[in-house]
Amino acid sequence: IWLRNVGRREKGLPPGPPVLPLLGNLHMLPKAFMHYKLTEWAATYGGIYSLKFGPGTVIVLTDVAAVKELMEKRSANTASRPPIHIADLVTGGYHFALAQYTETWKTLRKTALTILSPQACSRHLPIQCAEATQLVYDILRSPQFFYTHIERYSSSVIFSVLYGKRAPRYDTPETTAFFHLMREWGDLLSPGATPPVDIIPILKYIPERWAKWKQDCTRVRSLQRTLYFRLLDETKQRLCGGDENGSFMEEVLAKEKELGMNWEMTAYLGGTLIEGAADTTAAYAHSLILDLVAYPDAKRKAYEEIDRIVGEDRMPVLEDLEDMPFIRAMILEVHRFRPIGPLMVPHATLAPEEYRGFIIPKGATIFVNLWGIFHDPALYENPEEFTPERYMLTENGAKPGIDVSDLRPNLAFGVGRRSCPGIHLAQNSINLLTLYLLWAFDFDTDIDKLGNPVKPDTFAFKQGLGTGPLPFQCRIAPRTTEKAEIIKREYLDAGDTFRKFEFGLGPEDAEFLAQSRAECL
Ligand code: HEM
Repeated sequence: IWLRNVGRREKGLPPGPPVLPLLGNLHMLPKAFMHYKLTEWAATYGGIYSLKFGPGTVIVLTDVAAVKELMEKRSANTASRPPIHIADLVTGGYHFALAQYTETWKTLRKTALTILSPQACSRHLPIQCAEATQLVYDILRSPQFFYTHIERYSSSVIFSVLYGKRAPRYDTPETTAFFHLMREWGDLLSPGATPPVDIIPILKYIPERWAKWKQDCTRVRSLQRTLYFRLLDETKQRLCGGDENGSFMEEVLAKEKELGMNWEMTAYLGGTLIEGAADTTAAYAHSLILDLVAYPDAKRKAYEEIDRIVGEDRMPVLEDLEDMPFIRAMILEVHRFRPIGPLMVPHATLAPEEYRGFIIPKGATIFVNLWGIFHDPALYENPEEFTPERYMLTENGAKPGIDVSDLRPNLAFGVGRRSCPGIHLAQNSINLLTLYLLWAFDFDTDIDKLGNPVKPDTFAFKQGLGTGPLPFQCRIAPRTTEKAEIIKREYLDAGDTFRKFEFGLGPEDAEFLAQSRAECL
């Protein structure tokens, strides 16, 4: 009798596409880029509709008023995550971006918010500036590797801020280990990589020797624990030796008991924050460059503004942004045009909710369809165009004259109790990278063998919950020779800031630093 009802849309649920017995809508879902399909359905079924994933219910929100009401005002009830057995198997429930609404999540979140406050993040600005300086210097030396130079920047910043230990090269062992584990972890979490254990729970009990996916989980678990525990252990040893350098994890270790943390939780807090920070920050910078190449008009306006405010004789500083309305608008447009989390991270309800006459059951998964909101022609003029000016016309970038009081400017960072705790750290990196890259380089379309410009593909993005441009080619050159000289000088000066983050480096890293600094003299 129970099976007969599996897949059916229960009475009271919001409408949605027709279902099949047992499967519900599962057979209609694409394996990749689900946000395009969910946006297409929003045009037919409205800003709030439902899907059936076997016995489970999924609610898709593409209506900003519904997002505000359900995800912000009723956040206490929508702050959980759907159960992901694979994540629990790998992380033991300690991955706080994926954890359900448990006491462990509350403790991890409270600790993260303590260390990631705006004041605490401002203490880390010097290392972010120094790392951004190395980034522009790296690009100056080898522009063809700009994509990985940016990945090095984002991982090195978060390693420095969390553990007080930087990664001068993309091949620094910690960076290599991190990107290797992220690839394996990402593969494991991608749809279809493992049997549907969350829909058919009996599959959990297959013994490991017959279930390759369980062996994969064990391997990823070991990769995570090796890196996250080692980084924390090094921090602890430094703390014990009296060599503190003001990193976040020192603070957590010093107050572990008071914060209600234990060793494993602290290690995973660090790990989750590296995971949350590294790919997202890099994806923003990759997107920015892609947009500059694809939309030369916007690029020219940004150059005109930065040249007028900063000029030729110095590198930009964060405060310059206050006088740059176009570049501020451009940053918001990069998030809108290609959001890094097009469906955010799915939420789940803790108790039934009633909204607009619909029932949203306990345990329902909620997707906030950020892509659909940001590309809604009712909200934005020509949403498929990259037009920073829209954010100069109205605060939220929406069409003038329509009511957008429910549209929050920071929507790209999530909503309610699960919104991004790293927003202040991220914002500082985003602002710095935008200023430094615009000031330093001209980004242009690549040229093919016949000498024709190669139009960049602004849809060639990675699959997954968190996305970002796939590696792409473009031509990058310093905007003037004077600027190239200033970059070298600033890189040498940044050595003072770097010094306290450069302990315990391997011989290859030490040689790289010595050589790259010598080249600036
Ligand atoms: C471009 C930069 C970033 C963007 C666009 C971004 C976006 C997001 C989004 C959309 C969510 C999901 C929110 C929700 O479920 O409602 C999220 C969650 C999260 N982010 Fe970020 N993020 C960025 C940078 C960072 C950084 C720098 C860190 C760490 C320092 C970080 C750590 C996290 C964590 C731990 C969560 C999970 C929070 C929870 O489940 O309670 N993020 N982020």
